[in-house]
Amino acid sequence: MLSRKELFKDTLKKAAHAWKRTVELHLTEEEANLLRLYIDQPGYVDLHWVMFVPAIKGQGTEEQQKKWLTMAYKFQIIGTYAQTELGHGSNVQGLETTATFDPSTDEFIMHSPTLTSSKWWPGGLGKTSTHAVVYARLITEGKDYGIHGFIMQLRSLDDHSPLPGITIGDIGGKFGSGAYNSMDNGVMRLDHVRIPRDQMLMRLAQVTREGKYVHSDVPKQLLYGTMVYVRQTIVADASRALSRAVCIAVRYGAIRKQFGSKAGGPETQVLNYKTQQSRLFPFLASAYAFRFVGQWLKWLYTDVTQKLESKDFSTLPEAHACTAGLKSVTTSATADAIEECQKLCGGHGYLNSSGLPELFAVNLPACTYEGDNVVLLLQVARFLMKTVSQVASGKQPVGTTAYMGNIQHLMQCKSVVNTVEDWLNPAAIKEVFEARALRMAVNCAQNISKAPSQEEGFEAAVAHVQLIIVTKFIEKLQEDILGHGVKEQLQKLCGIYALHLIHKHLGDFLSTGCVTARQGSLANERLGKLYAQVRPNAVALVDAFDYTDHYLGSALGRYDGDVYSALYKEAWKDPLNETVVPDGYQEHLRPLLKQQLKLSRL
Ligand SMILES: CCCCC/C=C\C/C=C\C/C=C\CCC(=O)SCCNC(=O)CCNC(=O)[C@H](O)C(C)(C)COP(=O)(O)OP(=O)(O)OC[C@H]1O[C@@H](n2cnc3c(N)ncnc32)[C@H](O)[C@@H]1OP(=O)(O)O
Ligand SMILES: Cc1cc2nc3c(=O)[nH]c(=O)nc-3n(C[C@H](O)[C@H](O)[C@H](O)COP(=O)(O)OP(=O)(O)OC[C@H]3O[C@@H](n4cnc5c(N)ncnc54)[C@H](O)[C@@H]3O)c2cc1C
Repeated sequence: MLSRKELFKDTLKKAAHAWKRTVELHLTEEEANLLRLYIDQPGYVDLHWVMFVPAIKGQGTEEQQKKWLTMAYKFQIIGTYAQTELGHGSNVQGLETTATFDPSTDEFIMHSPTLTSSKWWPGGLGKTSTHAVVYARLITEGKDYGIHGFIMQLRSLDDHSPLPGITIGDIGGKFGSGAYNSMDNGVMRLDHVRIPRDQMLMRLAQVTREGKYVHSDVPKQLLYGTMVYVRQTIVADASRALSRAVCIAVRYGAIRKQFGSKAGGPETQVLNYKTQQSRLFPFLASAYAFRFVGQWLKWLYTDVTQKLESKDFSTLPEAHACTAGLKSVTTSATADAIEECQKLCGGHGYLNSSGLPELFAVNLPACTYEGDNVVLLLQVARFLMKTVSQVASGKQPVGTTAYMGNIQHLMQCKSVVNTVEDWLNPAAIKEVFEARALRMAVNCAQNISKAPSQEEGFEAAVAHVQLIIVTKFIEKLQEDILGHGVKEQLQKLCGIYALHLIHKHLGDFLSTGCVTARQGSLANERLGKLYAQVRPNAVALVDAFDYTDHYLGSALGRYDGDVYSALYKEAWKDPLNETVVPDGYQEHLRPLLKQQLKLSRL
């Protein structure tokens, strides 16, 4: 087992190779990110490509972009995104680092005034990054103008030593054995470090040579644009991680046989058990659902970004609500699913050679980084409350809240479902999800004046986001889908995704009057039939993810199904098996055994 220092060095070597190939091959950001996935190390290249570069693109002037991105693309500098502090992460406006303008020298003085203002967590900050976009309170002419972004050099480009006034290091080991422990999430304290005024990212606001603060004509929320960008990428990452876990658990479930043999015949594949199917197939359906909604979200983000170019800020709130909500719902569901997939594989699911513990360790933090999932859903709740009040004043909602414009119908409609078969009707499903989301949002809005309940807002936000995911799955099925029988299988998965949510959140659907108890039990009956129908194609549906054994990294999920010999072979690779008699026997075990043996002969 590599020590953390060895793990770091090994990952740095891989990352440096990836960067070198990125420059040699003139890879685009997209291609560089694919390369990142190949080396599968959420390490150094993430924050440079995924946050440092986008922050400069989104918040820098043309001139600043030209200067800094040229160096960043050639890896002449390596950047990170230094926003979170020891004392504040979720509350960005609570950050304490200061950037005080000094007109006598035309510089900003960057300073960590308190222990809690220490930058804490930024990936790559500890040992790798030479530069960072640092978020700090801009103070000029004695006034605090709130949080702005500044480009800072942290280390010498000659010998990598920290620049004067900068104390910098790694925050120590983290959850999980592999990937994130190879990442040098850092701590940084600034002691009155001076940077030129032109290193303030000045697309959103400027400070003149005289020290005057000038806000440009763009919404101040663009300061958060990098986080919006990353949140939409995280939805795609979640779908990938979930599909990897599901691929492992489905393939293994088809191999693993336990009980059920008759007259000495073969035992039963565990994938044939109804309990295994009811636990696993909703994750299979979710993997497809998250992939489709992630493709849509990428389109939405691109569309909003293009509108921003022409100073059309009208869809910014929608982009924030969708990226925040989908990042929250998909990463929480993915982390829960990966953990359950370990259990679905029995004892072998807990072996590192299964690939599942590492997959869990790398993806659980996604529920927190890029925005705590509860905090982000409360942002969605705020957006919904605002939309409900706009609808009440006659404004027609658009985009993902367009359904709220149908308030008259949705507030009193009854589900048309009367038979098990009716639950296969996408229109019936969509209407039930729209009614649930709208009624929960309206209930929350009506109660907000009484006792603002975060739980109600949170749950209304979950209902709205799940409606988006179901809607995008249904819309995907209205497209031309190549391949015989593929559409039929996807329709079954769409049914499983929607109906398992009705099963899981039946309380919502019943308490808002969207379905009756009988309709709820018809949904469960339909779900059981869908599981049985999907079972014959379950392995084909995970093979369709087309993951190589290398990428899957799992003895349980091998394409050839040769699980037991793979497990056995992997076991002997463990360093503990380098000697037959374990280290420590002579010092610790032998004396005890000998002494006890002697005593027993007295
Ligand atoms: C498999 C391998 C995996 C590897 C990983 C892969 C990819 C991921 C890569 C990297 C991940 C690694 C590291 C992660 C890096 C980080 O974590 S960076 C730090 C992330 N930090 C956060 O996300 C902080 C979360 N907090 C916030 O965003 C804000 O504090 C807040 C919660 C949004 C509150 O902000 P505040 O200014 O107080 O706003 P307020 O709530 O008062 O709202 C004011 C209005 O502004 C609107 N708004 C808020 N945010 C945005 C936004 N982003 N865009 C647009 N608009 C926004 C808000 O809706 C309000 O509007 P009103 O109209 O007034 O209602
Ligand atoms: C692996 C990893 C990598 C990271 N990389 C970076 C990076 O590169 N750059 C960077 O800047 N940051 C980074 N971070 C920091 C990350 O962005 C923050 O941890 C995250 O934004 C959560 O903020 P917090 O830690 O302050 O949590 P807190 O907000 O303190 O959360 C603690 C608890 O309080 C709850 N809570 C907080 N506010 C409210 C509220 N208003 N209502 C209800 N409940 C609330 C939360 O739900 C949570 O349960 C990283 C974190 C991790 C784990």
